[in-house]
Amino acid sequence: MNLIIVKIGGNAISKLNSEFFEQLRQWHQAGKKVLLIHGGGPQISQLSAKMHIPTHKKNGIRVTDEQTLALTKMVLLGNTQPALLMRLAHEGLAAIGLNASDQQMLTGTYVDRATYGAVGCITGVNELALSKLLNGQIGVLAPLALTPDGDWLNVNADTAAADVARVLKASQLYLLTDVPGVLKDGKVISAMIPQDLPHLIEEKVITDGMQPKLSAAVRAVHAGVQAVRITDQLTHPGTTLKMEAND
Ligand SMILES: Nc1ncnc2c1ncn2[C@@H]1O[C@H](COP(=O)(O)OP(=O)(O)O)[C@@H](O)[C@H]1O
Ligand SMILES: CC(=O)N[C@@H](CCC(=O)OP(=O)(O)O)C(=O)O
Repeated sequence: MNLIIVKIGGNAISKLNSEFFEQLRQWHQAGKKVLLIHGGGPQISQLSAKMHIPTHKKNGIRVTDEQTLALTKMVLLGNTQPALLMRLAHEGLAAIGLNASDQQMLTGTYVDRATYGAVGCITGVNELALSKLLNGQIGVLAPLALTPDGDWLNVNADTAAADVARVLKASQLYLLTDVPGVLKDGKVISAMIPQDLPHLIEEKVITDGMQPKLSAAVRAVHAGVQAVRITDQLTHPGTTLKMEAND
């Protein structure tokens, strides 16, 4: 699908500027399909703290018990997604909010139930329905999936964006975050190939949330996504991951 996917981390939502919306407008006018996948991790943690529900993360992944799952759905579908949709409307961009329960949009499976609880990865996307819905409007999709048995799963938003990009063979994937790219010695690494990742992890240059983000990005380029860009603004160069350095 001639599709551009942009993942917006929970931290990045409130920092979206006019250049971001202008870029969306240009893609839209050029006839490109655009899908935004939003996070909401910091917002989920904030509400958990307010409600005295402890947050447990393992390898950057939220351990999701029944109570945390209910709260995660509340925040993503009741807070972060409408906030983003309202912002798009304010900027005059036609958009539609989507989640796994709309026409079986995202199907998933448990990652490791004993370790993480209701955490999943995406195994299927209703491509036909999504393709139709993305005609003339920008899609805004939450990182939640449903198992074939109807269990909700919490999916890391980077993983969700990369999985959807992989399944739909999106041309470009942008992972917007709170840093200007992958940093080494305080400088942005402008270009990366998958083979660079293991030693950067080993040298502890890449840690925390950047690690699952890059692993997801590597899976996406292996599956045919032409380029994954990690940046703080759509208009900033950031770090571009491709299969080949000279590509
Ligand atoms: N080499 C690195 N370059 C940039 N950020 C890194 C690096 N290693 C670890 N990080 C951390 O990864 C974070 C981004 O990942 P994450 O917090 O999961 O973002 P988001 O919530 O936007 O998905 C950065 O804020 C930074 O703290
Ligand atoms: C399983 C898992 O960890 N899910 C994430 C989903 C939201 C997310 O990834 O949001 P950010 O991109 O803002 O971090 C979470 O519960 O925080």
